[in-house]
Amino acid sequence: MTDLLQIEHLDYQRNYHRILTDINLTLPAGQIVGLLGANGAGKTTLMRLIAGVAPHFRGSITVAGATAIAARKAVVSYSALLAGAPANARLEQLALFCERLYPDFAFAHFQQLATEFALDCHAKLSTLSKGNQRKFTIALTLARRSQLYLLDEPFDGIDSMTRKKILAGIIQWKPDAATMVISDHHVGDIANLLDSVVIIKDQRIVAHERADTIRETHHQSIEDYYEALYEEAQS
Ligand SMILES: Nc1ncnc2c1ncn2[C@@H]1O[C@H](COP(=O)(O)OP(=O)(O)OP(=O)(O)O)[C@@H](O)[C@H]1O
Repeated sequence: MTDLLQIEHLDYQRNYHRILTDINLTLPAGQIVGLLGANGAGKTTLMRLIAGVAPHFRGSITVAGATAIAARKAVVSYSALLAGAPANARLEQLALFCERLYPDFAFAHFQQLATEFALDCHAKLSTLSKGNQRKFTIALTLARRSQLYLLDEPFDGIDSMTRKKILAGIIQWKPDAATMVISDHHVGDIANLLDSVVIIKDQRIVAHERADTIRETHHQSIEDYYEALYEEAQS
């Protein structure tokens, strides 16, 4: 299996505060990976680093052979793409902006997703509910034909029916060779989708395990495995 993401000896600090320590992680192409951890564990920070949004780290990050920040940005679709977007812009304008910014952005695909999520593309961003903003973010993120998708708590605020619909659709929308990393505090909701989980705690990756192994060898659900491991690491 080809490796898509390789992180070696990654250390990161902000304002003299150590956030990630000696992160080593290899992810193959074509997988759906759960990035799990308590509040403040470092999940968002790790995604920002992989996506090239956070510079000035130690170690190396390679995505599909790309190590330079600009080259990584070209192959990673990260769900924080609405950060700094003008609140009075209409959804369609923002999608057109993304189309200009990202050569791999498929506008027709965005429109399909927006229709699926019942989004009104003529609405202004500021008028969207929290859940609908999340849906818009997911539609923009998945509209890129990228090699690596990073979805940071994508379902926060989305009603359970829509959440199920999106989860069922993710397998269908994800290009086969692409890898998708999803962080979510509701582990049970995404468990069935995952090929593997990466658990992060106290600045470090404390486990990286295949979902099959958790179920068949550890005889645990992903949720139980995660909670047990977290408590174990706590004591
Ligand atoms: N600019 C900053 N300066 C100092 N510390 C920071 C800064 N930004 C984040 N941190 C710290 O980095 C740690 C990791 O934060 P991060 O947002 O990555 O965690 P997370 O796992 O995504 O949390 P959550 O699940 O609550 O979203 C936290 O302890 C946070 O306080």
